[in-house]
Amino acid sequence: MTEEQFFDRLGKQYAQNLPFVAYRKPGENSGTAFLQKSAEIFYSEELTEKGFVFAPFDDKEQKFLIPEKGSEKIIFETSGLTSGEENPSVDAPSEADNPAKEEHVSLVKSALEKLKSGELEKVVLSRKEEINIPGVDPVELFRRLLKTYPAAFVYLWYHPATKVWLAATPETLLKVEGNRFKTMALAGTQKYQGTTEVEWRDKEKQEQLFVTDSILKNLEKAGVSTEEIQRSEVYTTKAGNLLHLRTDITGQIPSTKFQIPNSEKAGVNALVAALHPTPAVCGLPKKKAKEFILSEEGYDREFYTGFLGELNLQKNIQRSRTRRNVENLAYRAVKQETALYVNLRCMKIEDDTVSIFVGGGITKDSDPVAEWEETVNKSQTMKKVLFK
Ligand SMILES: C=C(O[C@@H]1C=C(C(=O)O)C=C[C@H]1O)C(=O)O
Repeated sequence: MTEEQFFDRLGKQYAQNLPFVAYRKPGENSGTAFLQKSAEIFYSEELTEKGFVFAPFDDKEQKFLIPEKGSEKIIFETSGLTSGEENPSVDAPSEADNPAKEEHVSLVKSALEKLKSGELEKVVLSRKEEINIPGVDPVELFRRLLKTYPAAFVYLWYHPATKVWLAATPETLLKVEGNRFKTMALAGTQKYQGTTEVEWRDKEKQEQLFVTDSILKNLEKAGVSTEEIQRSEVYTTKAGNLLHLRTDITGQIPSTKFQIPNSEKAGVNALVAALHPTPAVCGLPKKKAKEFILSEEGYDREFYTGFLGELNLQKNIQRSRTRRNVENLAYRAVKQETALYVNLRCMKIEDDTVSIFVGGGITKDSDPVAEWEETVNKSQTMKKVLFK
């Protein structure tokens, strides 16, 4: 299938209101699409199904699934992508006299009271920016995202029940391959200004350390032994026009019974329950931060800061064809793979309304106006493909 045929195929599926997802993993030259043949709604209950999962921030809400079985699967090349049609030319909305700024600043101030009193250690506060773009074309935006952000996880999801979502996210929630898993602690933000050799203030270092420590503690509580966990040094990573601090965490899923004490969860489901939502998108203590977010943010995050990605897909691994392997017919090993990402730097499209979702981690040392500016900077990731 050529590039044009592929994007046309997505456009047709969308025009027929049929669910689909198309995505490309960070740094890869090809992507995958799953196209449902009916508009039926499928949910993932225990994260044991095979397919693509799309889960909201609030883990009490349903997780959508496009099952692998029964869906059309397409592999598409992304290395030589060309720009398609121009979107209708739209000017970026003016930042002057923005009532959203006052609202966000006062939200951050109200959190600061709780952070200074010690009731909260960290809370991630966000907002939604709505822009009217008549004739906006999700498939064309997807093509631009693929081209603009080769190092991100880029996807286009559509379901009549959730509407269109797109993102170019830098954050992995969980990768599982065989019995190995990977995750990351990503937090702290500054603008990229031509170099990744930058200084970080204590505020950002602290904020990121909260995330690393909490992930390690929660993995341990979920039954992963600390001896099985490796963590990298903290390093600076680039995501679009931004820099973040990052620690990579890898480990082994225990071969013995692995489940959260006093819960039915096991395997991928137990690891996700231990991780999501991490303090990179929620806060500390988790329960109190989540309560604050749900009651004070004043809008519904829906799938922003939720997670999404491949669930339990079979991966064929081509081993070298040594004579012995060929004789044993063992040169093709089959592994199950899960690759879940945090839904950041994302937008939702419903008719002509585009909603961009952006947030940032607040600690007792946060400056409310700087936090607003950080959300403005983060909104550029999506605006870059929306506006000329
Ligand atoms: C919440 C967002 O990003 C998260 C928050 C960050 C921060 O507070 O510095 C950095 C990366 C992400 O973990 C977002 O992009 O909306």
